[in-house]
Amino acid sequence: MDGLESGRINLQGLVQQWLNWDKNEKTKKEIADLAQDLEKNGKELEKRLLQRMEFGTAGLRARMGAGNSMMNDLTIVQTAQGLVQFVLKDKPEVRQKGIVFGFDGRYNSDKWAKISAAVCINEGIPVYLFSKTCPTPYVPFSIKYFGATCGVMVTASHNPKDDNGYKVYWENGAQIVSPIDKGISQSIAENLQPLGTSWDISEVESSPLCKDPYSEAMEGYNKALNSLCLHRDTNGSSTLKIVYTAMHGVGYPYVQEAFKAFGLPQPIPVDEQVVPDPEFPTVKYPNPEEGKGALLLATKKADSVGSPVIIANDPDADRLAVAEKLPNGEWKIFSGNEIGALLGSWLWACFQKKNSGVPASDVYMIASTETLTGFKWMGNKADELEKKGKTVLFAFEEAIGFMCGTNVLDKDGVSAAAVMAEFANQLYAQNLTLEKQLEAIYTKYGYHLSSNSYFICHDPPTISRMFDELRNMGGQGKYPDSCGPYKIQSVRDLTVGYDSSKADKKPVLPVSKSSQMITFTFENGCVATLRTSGTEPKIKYYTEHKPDPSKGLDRAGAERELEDIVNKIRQHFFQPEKFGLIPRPDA
Ligand SMILES: O=P([O-])(O)O[C@H]1O[C@H](COP(=O)(O)O)[C@@H](O)[C@H](O)[C@H]1O
Ligand SMILES: [Mg+2]
Repeated sequence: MDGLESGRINLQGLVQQWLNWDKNEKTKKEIADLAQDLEKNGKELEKRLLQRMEFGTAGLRARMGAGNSMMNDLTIVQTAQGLVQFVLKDKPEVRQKGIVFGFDGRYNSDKWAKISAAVCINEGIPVYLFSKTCPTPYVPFSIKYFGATCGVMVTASHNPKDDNGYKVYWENGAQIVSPIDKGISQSIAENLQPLGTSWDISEVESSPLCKDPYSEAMEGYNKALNSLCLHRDTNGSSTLKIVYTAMHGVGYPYVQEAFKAFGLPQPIPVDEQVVPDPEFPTVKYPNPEEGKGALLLATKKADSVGSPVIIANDPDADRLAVAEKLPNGEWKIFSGNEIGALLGSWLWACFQKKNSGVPASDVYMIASTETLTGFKWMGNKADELEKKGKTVLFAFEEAIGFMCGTNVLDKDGVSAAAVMAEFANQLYAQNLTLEKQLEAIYTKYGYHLSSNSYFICHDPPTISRMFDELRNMGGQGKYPDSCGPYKIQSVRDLTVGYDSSKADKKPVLPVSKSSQMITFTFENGCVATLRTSGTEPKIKYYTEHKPDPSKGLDRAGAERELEDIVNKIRQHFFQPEKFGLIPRPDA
């Protein structure tokens, strides 16, 4: 029997298994229809059935549809069964402590949180199942607050409306990393056969094992916010108008409560975008990271009410975007790195005021250059430091993720919104602005310029070819030693575990074979990283360049040089025409 033939039999077996197992008529029909014409749809069926979703940067995340590689009722039943069996073995105390389940406003999120809860209840495990949509950070908060064993948030954050996802948090309140994620995946593979009882969600909420954590979590969360609020005395008399958008997601009622907890006047909502809507009707991408397009309605609203500051959450309210009206009337949308610098310096200044005796060496801020990409790494790093008695003030990443304090061991757009509002208030009361404050930070610490973007590619083998070519661009088995006229000093490849700058050629950060990530350090000091996204079909790049006046490079010169380097990287390293990569669309 040739490979093709055996592949087909395998595929037919998988189709049959799907049809036997799936109880959702819609997704079952999807596979049945495709299977009508195996010649025509073989490739599509292989894509859907041969592979399962894997835990990436932020849990499972995929398109909703029929098949093992997609988010649907059956894969959720299987995931929950695997998770529950793993937890029962690894943490038998879960029978007393329970599991937290939250969900966003996307299609199916509510149902999939309930299916997961049903799988727990059937095993006698108590659940804290939110009765309403909640921000992602409420799940990690609730795990610690109620002393639960773990938690799940059903969300695909800011992804396109056809996607959904499953974020898993462990008992420390941080997202799972290896080896737990591997253990859960293994357990899912061992518990694929859906139990008849796993599909029935009719009695979940009336079960004595099911508790709605909504009110208590809300109260506990806002009490805990106290530790981040410094100016309640003056917040109430603030005259600064702040416009807020939830990007059709879950954030608004929670941000309102957080502002109350800070004693701040309420933000002015972008009415069309503050109620959860799975269609995300007013934006092309519900991603405040995409800049002007995503914030169009917010800037309109702010212009009409005379507000100089906009605060935005992504749809699951773990990210924060900030924009400010410049004196020339244009809106500046701050990058994640800029917001990171602003919030970091603010939290540090506040901390010093409150804790004059604590040595700076015991106080930490975390950025994703010290860990692999993803808040799951930073959340666990923060936990590790706290367990050593250190204070973790702040963690942030370029992708507009901010963790102020450690009430939540993940990025939290709700607390960050309140902290940012208090901070902006203080600045405006002194006739300052966020932009002016950022300039002051640059003057003190030096300019850090960056230019980040991505290409879209839907075909993982093409992405592998692109990266492999890059690994051999300087000759067989050799990385390139330049990009256009720019000489490369060192290369770090975290996919294969190589760092030319280290004596033993081993990188300090862990190797992650399942994702691509190469960092080039140029002789002129510019650093560029190319990596595959773990949540979207994107190849991202990040660059940073610092002007060095001693080398005659002022800010404008460094800006020009960075732009040129980025163009060369796009052209020579990505080779978009050759690999059919799609440039970032206009938002
Ligand atoms: O999407 P969210 O808000 O859940 O955020 C998640 O995905 C982001 C993008 O990851 P990637 O570059 O691999 O796509 C990460 O930066 C973030 O830490 C993670 O929590
Ligand atoms: Mg998010």
